[in-house]
Amino acid sequence: MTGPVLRAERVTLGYARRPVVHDVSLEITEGGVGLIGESGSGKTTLARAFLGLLTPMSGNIWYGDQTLKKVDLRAFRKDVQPVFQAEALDPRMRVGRSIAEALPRAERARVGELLEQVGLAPELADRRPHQLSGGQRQRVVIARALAVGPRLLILDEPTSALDVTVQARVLDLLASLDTERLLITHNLAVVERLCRTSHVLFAGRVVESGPTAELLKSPAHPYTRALRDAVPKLGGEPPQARGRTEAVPAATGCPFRLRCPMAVEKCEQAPEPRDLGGRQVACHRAEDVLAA
Ligand SMILES: Nc1ncnc2c1ncn2[C@@H]1O[C@H](COP(=O)(O)OP(=O)(O)OP(=O)(O)O)[C@@H](O)[C@H]1O
Repeated sequence: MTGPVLRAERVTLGYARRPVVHDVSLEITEGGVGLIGESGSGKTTLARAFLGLLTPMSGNIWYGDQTLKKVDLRAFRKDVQPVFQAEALDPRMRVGRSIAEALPRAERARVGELLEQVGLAPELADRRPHQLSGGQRQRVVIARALAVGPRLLILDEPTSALDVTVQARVLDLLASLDTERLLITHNLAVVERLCRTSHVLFAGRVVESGPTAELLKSPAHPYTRALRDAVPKLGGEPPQARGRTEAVPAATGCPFRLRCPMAVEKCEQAPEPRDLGGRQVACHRAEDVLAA
């Protein structure tokens, strides 16, 4: 297979016919792809669609040159693996067995090798999840995902339950793997470390996409800027509250306009995404944001 492993083409997703992700197009390219956004912005919903667990209301998810509706699911499940929260490990099962269950029968002896690959001693295979630290449990989850030799990992907040130093070590591990990755997080430091490209979601819409380093250095959408500025800095000033703080997106026009400190009358018309020096931005005032 050449080209991106997975690609969303104008995908709208929802629950009980109520759309929560609107008309999203993005592909999972090399170097890691991040999906950033606050709680409820639709990140997990999009990840579920990429895993084939949620069928689009409209649009398609492409796996190579086939849509997920037509795909050979066995090959797909081997190629695309989720990395879920460590809490989802079966608490009664020894972790070695959890990993072995993901392996083909003839390869079950590889449990120790997989544990070593994620930086754990093979002897830990006999422990149950509660006998491991949070960071060790997360490594077990990663070992389990790697068992089938996937091309792509879909990681949903893989380190959010870990303390900062453990988080850094798990991020190092993820960065050292040569699998492609789609990473969902509200933590900008995590995408900065693991994703060459990022997409910022607000209320189910991609508002800005582009190289992660550029997005964080000079955001072109006021929402990306608000996310970046909200990162608390140790010993620094608390983040400034900018604009209003309604949680609910505007029903018409730009969805961010009720919270946007730069909103003008024009924002009552929904902005189309446009190319701005290699990134896509859905904001009428992107040039002003960049200049600010
Ligand atoms: N099973 C469901 N049934 C109905 N609505 C749902 C369901 N799952 C999610 N939603 C709604 O879809 C929207 C997007 O949720 P989603 O979980 O994708 O957001 P998220 O960005 O991953 O948030 P978080 O960071 O809190 O996990 C939210 O409004 C949520 O309430």
